[in-house]
Amino acid sequence: MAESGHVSNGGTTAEQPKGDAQFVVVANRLPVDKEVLPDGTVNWKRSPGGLVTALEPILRAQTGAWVGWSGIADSDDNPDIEGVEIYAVPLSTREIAEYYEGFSNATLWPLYHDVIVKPEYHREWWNTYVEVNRRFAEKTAAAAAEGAIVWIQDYQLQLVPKMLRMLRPDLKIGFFLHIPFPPVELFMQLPWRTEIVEGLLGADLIGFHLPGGAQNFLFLARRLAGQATSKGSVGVRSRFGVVQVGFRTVRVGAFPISIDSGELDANSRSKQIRNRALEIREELGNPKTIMLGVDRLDYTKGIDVRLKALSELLAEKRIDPEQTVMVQLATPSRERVDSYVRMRAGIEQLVGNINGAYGSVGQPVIQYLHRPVPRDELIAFFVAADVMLVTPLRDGMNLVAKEYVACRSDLGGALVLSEFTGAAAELRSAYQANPYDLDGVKDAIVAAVEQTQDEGRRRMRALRRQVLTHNVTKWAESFLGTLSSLSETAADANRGVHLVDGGSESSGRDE
Ligand SMILES: O=P(O)(O)OC[C@H]1O[C@H](O[C@H]2O[C@H](CO)[C@@H](O)[C@H](O)[C@H]2O)[C@H](O)[C@@H](O)[C@@H]1O
Ligand SMILES: Cc1cn([C@@H]2O[C@H](COP(=O)(O)OP(=O)(O)O)[C@@H](O)[C@H]2O)c(=O)[nH]c1=O
Repeated sequence: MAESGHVSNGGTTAEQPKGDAQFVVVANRLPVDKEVLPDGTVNWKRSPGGLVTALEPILRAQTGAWVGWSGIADSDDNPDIEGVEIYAVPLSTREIAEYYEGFSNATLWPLYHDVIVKPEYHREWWNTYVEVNRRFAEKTAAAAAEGAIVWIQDYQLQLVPKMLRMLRPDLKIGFFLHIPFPPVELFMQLPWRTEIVEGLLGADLIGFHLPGGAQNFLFLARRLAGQATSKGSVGVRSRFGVVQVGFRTVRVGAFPISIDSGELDANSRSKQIRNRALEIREELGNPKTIMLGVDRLDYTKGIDVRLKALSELLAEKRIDPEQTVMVQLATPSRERVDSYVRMRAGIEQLVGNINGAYGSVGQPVIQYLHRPVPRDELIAFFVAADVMLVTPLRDGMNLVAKEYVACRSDLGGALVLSEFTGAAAELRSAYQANPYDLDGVKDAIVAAVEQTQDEGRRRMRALRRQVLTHNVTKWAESFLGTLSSLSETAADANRGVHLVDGGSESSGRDE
C-alpha cells in the first residue's frame, strides 16, 4: 500500500485486541514533549501550541487515554501523567522528516493556510503519512475499550478515522480539525485529495472551528467522494451538515474552540501575577504603551505584518519610540522546515532594523525572545500589555487572543485582531483589521493605542462576556455531547434533511 500510495482498508476486526479506555484522545503530539538533557536525564515539558492548551484541561476533568508522539525520534516512553493513560507512538528520524516536517507541515499546513508559502507535493512524504496514520490507528485500536469514544485531532491524522473504523467498527469516532479547511479551489491541488476526504469520512462526527470550513468539506465530500450530502448552511454548534456514506451517516459541524477562561481569569487576578506584571513594566523602562505579540514562530502568524506596521508608524511619527515598547515572544517551531528557517531570518532582520533605526542604548523599541515562555510569566505579560497584537494572515482559531481577554479583569488593554483568525468571528469588539492591508493594520494599532478609557472598558467588557461564557469545557461538551447522542440509523439521522447527490467525480483516485 505504501508503495502505491493508495489507502487500503487494511486490518480485520475479528482478532483485534481491545484496551480498556472508554475515552481516547488521539493527537500527533502527547501533552508533554520529551527532552534529553546533556547529562542524559529525561525531562518532560509542556508541548507547544493551542491544541494541547485546549485538550489538557478536558482530559484532566475526565479519565482517559492519550495516543501521540513524544516530540523526539525513536522513543516509546510513556510519561506519567495523573489520570491519563499515555500510549506513545514512536516515530523514526525518517518518519519525522517525511510525515511531520514534510507532508504535515510543508504540504498540508501551507495548503490549508491559503498557500501563504507554496505547498510541496512529494509521493514519498505521502507514503510515510499513510504508514504513520496506520500506526496511530493500530495503537488507538489497542487502547480503546469496546464501544469507546475516540476523538482524533487535526490535519496530521486525517486518514485515521477510516483506518480505525476498519479495525474497530464498534467505536464512536469523532474528528476535529484545528486549522482552517480550505476552499475547493485550493484543496483540489492535493494529489491525494480523495483519500483525505474519504479518510475523514470514517468518522461519525467531523468538527471544524467555523461554519465555512464545514461547508467547504461538505462540498468536497459531494464532489470528490461522490456522497450525498445536505446542502443548507451549517450553524455554530447547530444545524449540522450530513454526509450519507452507504448505511452510515456522518455529521459535520462547527465548534469554535476556546480556553479555560475561568482558570486564567482567576490566575491573572492573583497578587503574584499582578506584582510580576508591574515588575515587567518597570523592567521595560515604564513606557506609556506596552505592545505585545505572543506566537509560535510561524509564517501564518503575521509577525512580519505587525513589525512592518510598527516600523511605518515610527517613521511617520504616529508612534513615539520614547514612549513605546513592543515585546514579541516567539516560541521556536518546526525549525527544520525550510520556510520556517527563512521566515525566522526575515523576522530577526526586521527586529534588528527597527531597533537600529529607532531604539537607543539600553532602550530598544522591540524586545524579542525566541524561546518558550512559561504559563505564569505569559499571564503576567498579558496583564501588563496595553495593546495585544494578533495579526495572522490565516489562523484556525488563535487562543492567544482569547487568553489576553480572559486575563483583563481590570477591563484595561486593547486587542488588535486579524480578520483572518477563527477568533475574529467571536471577538467582534476587538480592533479588527485585514492583515494584507498595512494601512488598515496601522490605523487599528493607532486606534487601540489612543482609545479613551471608556471606549476601552466598553470593548473589553463585551470581549470578556464572549470569552468567559464560551470556554473550553463548552467546546468539548458540545462536540462530545453531539458525538455521544448520534443516532444509530441513517433513517433517524436524515429525518427532515434534504440530501443532494454526489457528483460524477466519485470515489477512487481522480487522476
Ligand atoms: O505540534 P506543532 O507542530 O509544534 O504545532 C503546535 C500546534 O499548532 C497548531 O495549532 C492550532 O490549534 C489551535 C487550537 O485549536 C488553534 O487555535 C490554532 O489556530 C491552530 O494553529 C496545530 O493545529 C496543532 O496540531 C499543533 O499541535
Ligand atoms: C508563545 C507561547 C505560547 N504559548 C501558548 O501556546 C498556545 C498557542 O495557541 P494558539 O491557538 O494561539 O496558536 P498555535 O496553536 O500555536 O497555532 C497558547 O495557549 C499560548 O498561551 C505558551 O504557552 N508559551 C509561549 O511562549
